[in-house]
Amino acid sequence: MSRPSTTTPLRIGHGYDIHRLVKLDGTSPRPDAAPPRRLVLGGVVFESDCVLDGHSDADVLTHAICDALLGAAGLPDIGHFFPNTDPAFKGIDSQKLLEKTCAELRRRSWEIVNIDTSLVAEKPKIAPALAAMKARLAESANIDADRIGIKATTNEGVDDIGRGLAITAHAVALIEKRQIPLG
Ligand SMILES: Nc1ccn([C@@H]2O[C@H](COP(=O)(O)O)[C@@H](O)[C@H]2O)c(=O)n1
Ligand SMILES: C[C@@]1(CO)OP(=O)(O)OP(=O)(O)OC[C@H]1O
Repeated sequence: MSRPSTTTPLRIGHGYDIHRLVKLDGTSPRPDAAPPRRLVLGGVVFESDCVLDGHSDADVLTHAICDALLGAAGLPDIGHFFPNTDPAFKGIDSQKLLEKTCAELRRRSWEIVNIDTSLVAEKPKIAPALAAMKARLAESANIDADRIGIKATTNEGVDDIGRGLAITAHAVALIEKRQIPLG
């Protein structure tokens, strides 16, 4: 039996995602995947000879954020809302998925307190694009950019991430239930 909460209704969520890096001239390992075009992380396009493979634009960072938000709200994951078998999401800009995710939370009176993330990538170099990524994600989530954290690290050459075969992203999100004023 659930008991009534007397404290501020805060919820934390965690998200994780991984996408393969493929050469721009390479074939995709997924037959259903959209033709790779550009490397997108946090809604920002990076100059690279590799792209991330996926059904959408494969923006691994934005997907991890969506899952953290959905998890915090006790909702099913990104694949439930945007199935990778649905042609409607083929090649889609993941900022649209983040906008839709935030709309799902708003409909349930959840507001974002903050989001923090880590990208694990041998390349590209993320640091020069951090401000642009935060601004783009903040715009999609309709929050101030200072509520979003992004860190990047290499995997020091260890395992397939370290060999540059994939990029992973981790995210946590804190959300708060909007209070309805009494009277
Ligand atoms: N893809 C990346 C990876 C790292 N950085 C920045 O470099 C710093 C050092 O990385 P280590 O893996 O050696 O810890 C890291 O703190 C980031 O600022 C990056 O920009 N892009
Ligand atoms: C983003 C979605 C959209 O169909 O597809 P992918 O780009 O393949 O990404 P993934 O994180 O593997 O799965 C989640 C899907 O919702």
